[in-house]
Amino acid sequence: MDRTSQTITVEGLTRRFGDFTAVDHVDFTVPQGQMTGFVGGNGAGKTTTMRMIMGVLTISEGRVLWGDRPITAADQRTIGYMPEERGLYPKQKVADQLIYLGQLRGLSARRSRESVMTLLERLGLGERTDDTVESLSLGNQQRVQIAAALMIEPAALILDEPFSGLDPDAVDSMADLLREHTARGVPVLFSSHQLDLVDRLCDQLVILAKGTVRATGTPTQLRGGAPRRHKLVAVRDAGWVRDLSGVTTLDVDGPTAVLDLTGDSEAERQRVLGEVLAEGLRRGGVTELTPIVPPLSEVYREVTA
Ligand SMILES: Nc1ncnc2c1ncn2[C@@H]1O[C@H](COP(=O)(O)OP(=O)(O)OP(=O)(O)O)[C@@H](O)[C@H]1O
Repeated sequence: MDRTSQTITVEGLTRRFGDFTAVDHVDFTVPQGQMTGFVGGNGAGKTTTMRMIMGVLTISEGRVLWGDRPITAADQRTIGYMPEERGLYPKQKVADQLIYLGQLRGLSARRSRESVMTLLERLGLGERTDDTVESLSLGNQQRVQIAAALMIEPAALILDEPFSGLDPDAVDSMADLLREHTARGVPVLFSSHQLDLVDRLCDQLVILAKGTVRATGTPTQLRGGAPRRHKLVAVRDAGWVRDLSGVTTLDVDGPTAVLDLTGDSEAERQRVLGEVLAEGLRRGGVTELTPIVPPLSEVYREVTA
């Protein structure tokens, strides 16, 4: 089976259920070697979009490209997919089940066993390989699902809420594993409601609301480039910042001030920042002048409002 990675492109992707349009002319790209976070509220259309990419749901309109041509069922079989409906057999043993899945997806019995044992070890389940799935906690069942998606040396990864229910250690192991895949050129698309996590992990974001794409870009691009807001801590009272031009003072509390740089260009804002620093030094000293990075949740609320 050819497991060569390709960029996944979604063009005008649309899905209607009767009169209701769940996904409405959605366009985005999942580039090779990058993690793309797919973000949106409940019912935004993330699962429906992923199902169409994977061919488990028919497309009403639009198309999915694998590289520069329409994706085929053979391409989809090379993709590691973690569906929303998790679908493990509760009464079967963890390792047996995964080894069988690996064989179904084209691995030899030996290769499948090796891959499963390595992954389970990495995911902290090395001691639980002979336990039944139903005897595991929900978070550990989730880890088994992750192993199922990763075990085939996938050419791409489409993961529906892979981080939900994982403890911080498992999130880190999972993130490390995903980065190993992006490092070998695999495109990764994962949906999540955890914006702090998406911010930390992904190279680009696609924000969906009511079936339409509201914004795409890197976390920095979505924040509108370098932060305009800065925190100043002076040695003495910082009330003087109110008199500076090119700055809106949002708050002053003794020596601490929060200010917004109003200049149109990055160069202009940098110039004003230099002036703030110079003035602060002239007035007795500055102990801190640092950008305030807005949380991604603020950007998310703005674009989905
Ligand atoms: N088979 C179906 N028949 C009718 N409506 C459906 C069907 N599948 C999904 N929908 C509707 O399409 C919309 C998008 O659902 P989808 O599951 O794709 O959202 P989501 O972004 O994954 O949400 P969540 O974060 O809650 O999982 C919802 O309003 C949902 O009720």
